[in-house]
Amino acid sequence: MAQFFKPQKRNKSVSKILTGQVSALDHQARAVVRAAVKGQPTRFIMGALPGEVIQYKTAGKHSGTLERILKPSTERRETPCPYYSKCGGCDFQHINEQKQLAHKRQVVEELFQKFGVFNPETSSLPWQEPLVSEPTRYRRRVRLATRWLGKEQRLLIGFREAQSHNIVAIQDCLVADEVLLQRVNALYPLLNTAAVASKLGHIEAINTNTPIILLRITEALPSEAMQALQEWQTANKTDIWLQSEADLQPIADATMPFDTSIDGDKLYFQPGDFLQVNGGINQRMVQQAMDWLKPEKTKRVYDFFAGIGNFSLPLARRAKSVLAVEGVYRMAEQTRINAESNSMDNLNSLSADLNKIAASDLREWEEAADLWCLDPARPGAEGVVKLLHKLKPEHRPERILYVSCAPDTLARDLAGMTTESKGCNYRIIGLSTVDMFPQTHHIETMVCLERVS
Ligand SMILES: C[S@@+](CC[C@H](N)C(=O)[O-])C[C@H]1O[C@@H](n2cnc3c(N)ncnc32)[C@H](O)[C@@H]1O
Ligand code: SF4
Repeated sequence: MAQFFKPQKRNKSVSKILTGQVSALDHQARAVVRAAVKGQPTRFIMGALPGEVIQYKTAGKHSGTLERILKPSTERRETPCPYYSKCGGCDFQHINEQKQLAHKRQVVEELFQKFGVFNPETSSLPWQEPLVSEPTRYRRRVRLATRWLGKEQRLLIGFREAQSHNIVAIQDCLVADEVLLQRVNALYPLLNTAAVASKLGHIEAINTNTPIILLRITEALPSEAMQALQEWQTANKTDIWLQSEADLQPIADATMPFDTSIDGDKLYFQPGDFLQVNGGINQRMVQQAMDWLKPEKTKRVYDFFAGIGNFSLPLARRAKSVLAVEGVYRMAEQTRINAESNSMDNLNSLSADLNKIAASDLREWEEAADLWCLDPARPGAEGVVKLLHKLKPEHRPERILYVSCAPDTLARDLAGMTTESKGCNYRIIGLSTVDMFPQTHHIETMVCLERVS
């Protein structure tokens, strides 16, 4: 019998304006709101604080947007950035920096408890002082969205609104190095023509040893525009790079930019490579990693999720040998080049997917390493934890340093390493939050583990 397709009736939820009190913040700094109206689900809403009574507009099953604060918290402050209410770049400016850090520490502690990493009734965590950043002007890299408004013949440059494709036009950003927006604003007249702007994707501005502007383009730019960009570059001492689908090149002769490691070594990178956003905090984080991991001249080290060698080079300066493992081939190659250009012969670099890494992949290099450094992206290091379980106990590292940018996956991974019943028995000997992203909900944490048996 013929089957006819019948579209299912959609249960379209209509937005309502409700009132409720915030009971807590979740690990993304969203307010947990239990509605005053019976039968309404708990909702997660950005911008409100515990204890506040708010009016909010429901969205989807469990979300909502803040409409009005009826009873503000005493912890609320005036937000320093004028774009804050619209810009999606920061979401945590409405409390001061100490309270932001206290919240972040509490989130980590709650997640550790939830995943069974520790039990507050029988143990405590060895918290150390957080690494505290400058609250503003800490970003050395920003990514700006662009849109050519054809009718108005005007290019819009700014950050995206939270959960939206709309762009908030900005002249300055309080968390960015002043140089970044200054250079973009100075370049604006050259970009603000239909011939250039209609071919423009996003813009990245970076400042390490020299300012860089990367223009993401969808088509080649006209030759007159290229000429004008080259003249601007010389006059403004700012390197311009163009990135298309297939290519990434400076528009004229440019030296490779570099970051400087704690030992003064140069870590060269291309604008598309991973670079820790907060340069000042990065230096302190790498120093703390060395202090905790203790890479002495007898130790062999694996640096997993190595990027361009931010931890690998300082490790190699101190240890017997280092194997850096990175998923992106280009960056793994950059680590090799960085080792060579800093005259290091004890740092090897391998490109591999650490979700699928097997003990045999590493055996080609060395049987085992004494120390591991892990600095994964947000999905965490589940593959590496699995690898740890597969290794014979005598081949497991004596110490592991885990740098995390996502406390939920950190807690999950630590649970797999600290629980004797799961076959791995490490204990936490150092723990601190790292203020990599002030004014935002993002949580960076460092943990040092030591093998117990
Ligand atoms: C947070 S960054 C850290 C990079 C470097 N440690 C640093 O401090 O600059 C995480 C790195 O992990 C790499 N990565 C992500 N997933 C990976 C995977 N499955 N296998 C290997 N590397 C991966 C990314 O390319 C990125 O370079
Ligand atoms: S990202 Fe910059 S412009 Fe946006 S809210 Fe934060 S400080 Fe303001």
